[in-house]
Amino acid sequence: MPVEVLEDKVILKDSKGSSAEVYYFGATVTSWKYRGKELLFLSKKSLLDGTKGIRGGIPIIFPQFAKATDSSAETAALPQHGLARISKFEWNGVSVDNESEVSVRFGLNNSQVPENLQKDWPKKFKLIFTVTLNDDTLKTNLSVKNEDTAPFDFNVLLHTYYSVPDISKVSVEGLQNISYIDKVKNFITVVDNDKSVKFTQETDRIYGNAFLLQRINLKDSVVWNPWIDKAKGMSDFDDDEYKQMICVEPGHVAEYIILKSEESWEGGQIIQYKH
Ligand SMILES: O=P(O)(O)OC[C@H]1O[C@H](O)[C@H](O)[C@@H](O)[C@@H]1O
Repeated sequence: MPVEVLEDKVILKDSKGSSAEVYYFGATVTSWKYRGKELLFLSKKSLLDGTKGIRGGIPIIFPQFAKATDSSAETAALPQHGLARISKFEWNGVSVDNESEVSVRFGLNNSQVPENLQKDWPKKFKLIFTVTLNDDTLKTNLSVKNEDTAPFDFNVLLHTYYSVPDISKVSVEGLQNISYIDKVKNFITVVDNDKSVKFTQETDRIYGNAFLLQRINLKDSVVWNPWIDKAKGMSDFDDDEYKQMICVEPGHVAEYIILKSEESWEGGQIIQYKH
């Protein structure tokens, strides 16, 4: 059976032994295993009961990344990282199920969002999140439809937490000569001349127009590791877990996307495990 539909999550299984798990809460992918090997990081302290955003996997960030810096932004009243990761999506069923690929869908519209968040961002919208598993490849695709009568602005990001055996041995390539905003150093703009990014301290950077993974319509990249002090301050993250994860997050966050009434936007990422 390639798709197991449970009370709180859906499990996708590939014929060669790969699998993925997606919670309805936030439509958060919490596990992606290549033939049994876990590739995503999920904190052992993460809550999975819908009382807090899931700490790990691939939370969907929409319609605001971080907190809006401009108090006049339409999304200014929303909490950090918006509403999608803390809303329960509906199960929209299996869309593809064949020898090589299994694909499932989750939906969220404005009326399914907790009421306080509806007030914070009173827009009519519809999200469809599609997760596709195919042996060594995971695709996550989001479509956003504006069902309101006026345009709205949004950010979007796939906050992907990768599991790594040892952060001191990790490097992220493909960001050379791209300027980034350094959130750890007061949001200064820096151009990266190094061939790869290595991790020896708290790292929190927004790269504009980077192409790191195969991505569709997501031109920015956030690279994040909380390191020691920040890890200690997070209640849903174990003190030492910063050594076992790295976030590389494709998104559209440096500017807002403006979506007109009745129009749709679509974007996503394709991650392939090199084995
Ligand atoms: O703690 P959270 O709200 O999940 O945010 C976790 C992290 O997300 C992104 O990577 C941001 O760039 C970081 O500044 C933030 O700390």
